[in-house]
Amino acid sequence: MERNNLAFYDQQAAQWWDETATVFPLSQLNPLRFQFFDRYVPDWRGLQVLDVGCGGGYTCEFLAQRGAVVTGIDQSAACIAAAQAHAQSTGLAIDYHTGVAEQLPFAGDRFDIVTCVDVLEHVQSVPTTIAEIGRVLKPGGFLLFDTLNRTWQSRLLMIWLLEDWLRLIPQGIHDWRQFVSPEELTRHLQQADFWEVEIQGFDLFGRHPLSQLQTLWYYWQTGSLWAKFDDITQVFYIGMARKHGNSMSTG
Ligand SMILES: C[S@@+](CC[C@H](N)C(=O)[O-])C[C@H]1O[C@@H](n2cnc3c(N)ncnc32)[C@H](O)[C@@H]1O
Repeated sequence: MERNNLAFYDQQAAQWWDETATVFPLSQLNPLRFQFFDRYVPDWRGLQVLDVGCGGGYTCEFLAQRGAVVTGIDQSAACIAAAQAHAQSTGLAIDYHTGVAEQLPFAGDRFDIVTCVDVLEHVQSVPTTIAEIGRVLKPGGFLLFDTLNRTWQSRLLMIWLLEDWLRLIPQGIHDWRQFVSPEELTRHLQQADFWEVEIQGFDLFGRHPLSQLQTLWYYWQTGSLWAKFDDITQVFYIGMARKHGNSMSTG
C-alpha cells in the first residue's frame, strides 16, 4: 500500500467543509491548539501570518476571524480551489497559493508568524521546510506547529489502531517513517537560526491507555475532541520556535 498518499487530499477537497467529511475533525483541533499558540501570540490582529500546508483552509479562516492578515499555501491545487471558494462564501480575504513547503514562493523576512499544523509528518523534507519557513519569517518571528513523533506508540495508535483497525483515519495517509521526533525537529530548527524552541505533548488521547480508549469512545459518540499540554510527547506534540532577531512585536 502506498503510504503518505497525498492524492487523498485532492480527493477530499470538494467535501473539505462538509461536516461529514473525513477531514472535518481537523477543524476541531484549532480551538485546542490555539490554547497553546495564544501563549506566544496573545493578539493576532494585523499580524502577517502564513499557514503552510493549509489544506482547504480551516486554520486560515480561524486566523482571519481573529484579525490576522492571512496567506495560505498547500501542495494540493484542489484544496486551494476549495479554500478560495469557501473564503469567498464567508467573505474572508485570504491570499491562497498552490505550492510546496520546501520551496515557498515568498520573499524573505515577510511574515510575523508561520503556522504549520498537522503537516510536517507529510512533507518530503523536514529540514528544507524548516529552512524555508525560517527564510520567510521576520527576525523574531514565530513558527507555531504540531506534528507526530516517530515512536512505537505513534505507530501503534496512529497507524495500526486508527488507520488499519478502526479505520477512523484513511488507510495509507501517513508514512510512519516520515514522522519526526522533537529532538530531530529541534536540531533542524537550530540549524535554521531558530534560537528559542519550546515543545510540549499535545495529549489528545490521555496519558493512560485506558483514558486513550475513553477519549476515542467519547470522540466516536460526540464527534468532539479534548486535549491537554504536558510532557507526554510520544504521539502528538505541539511547539513554538522563534527566529533569531527582534524586528517584530506580538503585543
Ligand atoms: C493533515 S492535512 C492538514 C491541513 C491543515 N493544516 C489543517 O490542519 O486543517 C495535511 C496537508 O498538508 C499538505 N501538504 C503535504 N505535504 C506538503 C508540502 N510538501 N507542501 C505543502 N503542503 C503539503 C496536504 O496537501 C494537506 O493539505
